[in-house]
Amino acid sequence: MPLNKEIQPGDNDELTRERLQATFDTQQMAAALWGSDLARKRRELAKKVDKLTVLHDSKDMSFMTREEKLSENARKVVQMFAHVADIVEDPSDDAEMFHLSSNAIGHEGHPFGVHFVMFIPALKAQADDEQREKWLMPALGLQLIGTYAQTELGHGTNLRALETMATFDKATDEFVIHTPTVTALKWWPGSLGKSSNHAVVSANLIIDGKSYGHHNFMVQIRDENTHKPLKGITVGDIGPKMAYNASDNGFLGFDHHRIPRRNMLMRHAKVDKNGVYTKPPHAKIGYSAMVHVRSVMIGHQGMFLGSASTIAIRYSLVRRQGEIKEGSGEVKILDYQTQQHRLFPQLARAYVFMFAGKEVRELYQKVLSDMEKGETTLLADLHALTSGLKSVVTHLCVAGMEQCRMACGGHGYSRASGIPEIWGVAVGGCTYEGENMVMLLQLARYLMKAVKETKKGKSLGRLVDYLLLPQDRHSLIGRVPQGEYGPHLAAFEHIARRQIFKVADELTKLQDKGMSKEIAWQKKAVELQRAARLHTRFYLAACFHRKVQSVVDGRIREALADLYHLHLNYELLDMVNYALEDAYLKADQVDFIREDMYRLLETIRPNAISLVDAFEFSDRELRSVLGRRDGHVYENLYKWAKESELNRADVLPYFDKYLKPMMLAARQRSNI
Ligand SMILES: CCCCC/C=C\C/C=C\C/C=C\C/C=C\C/C=C\CC/C=C/C(=O)SCCNC(=O)CCNC(=O)[C@H](O)C(C)(C)COP(=O)(O)OP(=O)(O)OC[C@H]1O[C@@H](n2cnc3c(N)ncnc32)[C@H](O)[C@@H]1OP(=O)(O)O
Ligand SMILES: Cc1cc2nc3c(=O)[nH]c(=O)nc-3n(C[C@H](O)[C@H](O)[C@H](O)COP(=O)(O)OP(=O)(O)OC[C@H]3O[C@@H](n4cnc5c(N)ncnc54)[C@H](O)[C@@H]3O)c2cc1C
Repeated sequence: MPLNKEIQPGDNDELTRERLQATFDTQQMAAALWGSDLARKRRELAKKVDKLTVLHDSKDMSFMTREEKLSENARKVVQMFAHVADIVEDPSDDAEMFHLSSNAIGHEGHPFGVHFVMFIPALKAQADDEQREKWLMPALGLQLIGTYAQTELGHGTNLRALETMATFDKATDEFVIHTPTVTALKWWPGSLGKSSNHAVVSANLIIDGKSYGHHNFMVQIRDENTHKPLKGITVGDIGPKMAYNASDNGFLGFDHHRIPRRNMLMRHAKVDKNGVYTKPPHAKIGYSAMVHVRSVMIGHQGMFLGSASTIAIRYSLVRRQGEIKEGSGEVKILDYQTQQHRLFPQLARAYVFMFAGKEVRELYQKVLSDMEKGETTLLADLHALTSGLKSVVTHLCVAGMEQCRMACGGHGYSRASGIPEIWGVAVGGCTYEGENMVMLLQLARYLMKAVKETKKGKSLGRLVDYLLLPQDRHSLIGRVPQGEYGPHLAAFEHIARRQIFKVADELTKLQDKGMSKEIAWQKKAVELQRAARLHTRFYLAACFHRKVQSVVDGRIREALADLYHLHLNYELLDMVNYALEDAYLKADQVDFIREDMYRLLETIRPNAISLVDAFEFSDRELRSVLGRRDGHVYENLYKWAKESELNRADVLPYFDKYLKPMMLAARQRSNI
């Protein structure tokens, strides 16, 4: 039995030969990536979806209008829930459900796009027991469709400036929800425009003329039967986007719309019938749905990059172009060092982002169960970690996916490659759930606080313990026996620590000169976000290290270690300027890192296809002609192109309408 379990009869011979070179069992690697239980569930789930034709795309989404896309994905999501009990083992398991949705529906969106990701998590974390009974149960039972309406046309990042008002009317025991200006219109919420009938709405709580800041309210927006907007509510779709166009991201306005007082989510903050307000145990506890999405995004973005890497690496083993040795025939493009250097670091990133995604979800679950008991100590750590990871991971993912697209040459630009859509969805992640730069600055705030604690000899939290350690002056890279990578990881730590202390000192100096804290912060904002990035990249490298150490199987550990070492070298070179600034690294050490990276590209090359096969993305999930498991790319590209709506007739009406008259007139003029 070959170690690569993706080999099947009828596959492209080239890919089979590549797969036979695997040094590890791909199913065991899948278990390392997903966890053994989820890996098994994914495999079984994909087989079941294959058999259920009602869950299959009726045609390629690239050839559909937006309305067709919305309708197609509404059809599939309904079928998916109708069959869910036969397909998944545990419908309450988000990870399993995400894989089902990924196989059956894809990533362009669907009517429940925000329902499961934000609406339900907001209810779980912020609704009290009675409210959970009233809304959470029906929401889980699909009796209603919800979204999360926070962002406004004029305000997204700065939540303190949100304008939507929720004014308490003691006489009727109601809140009056109102949109005072055009900039106060809710704008962007997923599935709001045409699909949802309920929304968790962020609005300023006003009692007796006093504002208590924004809180979350449950608002029914459409009639349950007619689906018409309720009186006092204006709602619609915001129009086409870069990608994600099967989602009806929407706008929403309120004209003195009344809701019962008990529609404010009251697990933590409360308003009683006399208008007495009770503060939550933590000012930002109402932000929990955002933290939830940030935590799930890390692993999902890793999967997006993993998908793009799979497509580009498989295609690079089918595509032949040019010769390395004259006369010996065209080579597979993956045999070029430049192609390996373009793709393998992206593959390594996809692996580590998935590992980090798992770690961060574990921390999220811990904080969630603490919050249930009113305990919020770890909230700040989780906020800092998710803010940094969300920003760095989305940024590196889209940069990496762009490399994957370019590595596929012209065919990468075609929607047949599948990369444009996943790229478009992934790049949205740089903006939603907190614009990346803003979130990096949130982490920087935490790091600056951590420096203050360090100066008192204390640590602010486990994630910043390393700030207490002394700085080494010189790196040991290349000065220790070959194969030891401890000094590489130490270099990440050194670079991060140095930048964090450097910017902290600079802030102090500016303030010592009389500058206000806020202006000093502005003067150093770019350096601060750099500190946040370097801290996060150190976290990622350390996470990769922890993962490799934890693997028991020798063959898996060895293959993962190759990726890890490549990651260390590649990422260090990407930020080498920081290590050169204080002569921590010398030129010969940088050369050493480069040479070792080139060596690793060659080491990884025979395992390349098996490393992407180990993700076990089904063809249905990848939705890519270039990334097909069987490697039969060309005949299927031709088949795909023939599906284009432009090929429905040899001559399209615009020819007779515009081009023919123009050419006839031109001919007549030339005959005169
Ligand atoms: C069918 C079944 C399917 C199942 C599917 C399962 C899963 C799918 C999951 C994902 C899908 C994958 C692909 C998706 C594709 C498409 C997209 C799908 C969904 C996207 C949905 C998107 C939703 C949104 O975007 S919702 C809107 C998000 N908005 C934001 O993020 C706004 C950003 N702004 C802020 O967060 C804040 O304003 C701010 C910048 C943090 C500042 O807040 P502010 O109140 O002004 O505080 P400050 O004064 O700055 O800080 C005070 C103090 O508080 C601390 N702080 C801030 N926030 C938090 C927090 N969250 N927790 C803890 N502490 C916090 C801050 O650090 C500061 O602390 P200090 O004083 O000690 O320094
Ligand atoms: C695909 C998608 C799905 C979405 N889904 C939802 C949803 O379901 N529900 C919902 O409520 N919202 C949703 N959003 C909205 C999203 O959360 C916001 O777009 C996001 O929070 C960024 O806010 P903004 O658009 O106001 O950007 P802005 O804040 O206007 O950012 C513009 C620029 O200003 C900079 N900037 C802003 N503030 C600062 C600062 N303090 N310091 C330094 N620079 C700053 C940013 O870095 C950025 O470069 C979605 C958005 C997208 C793209």
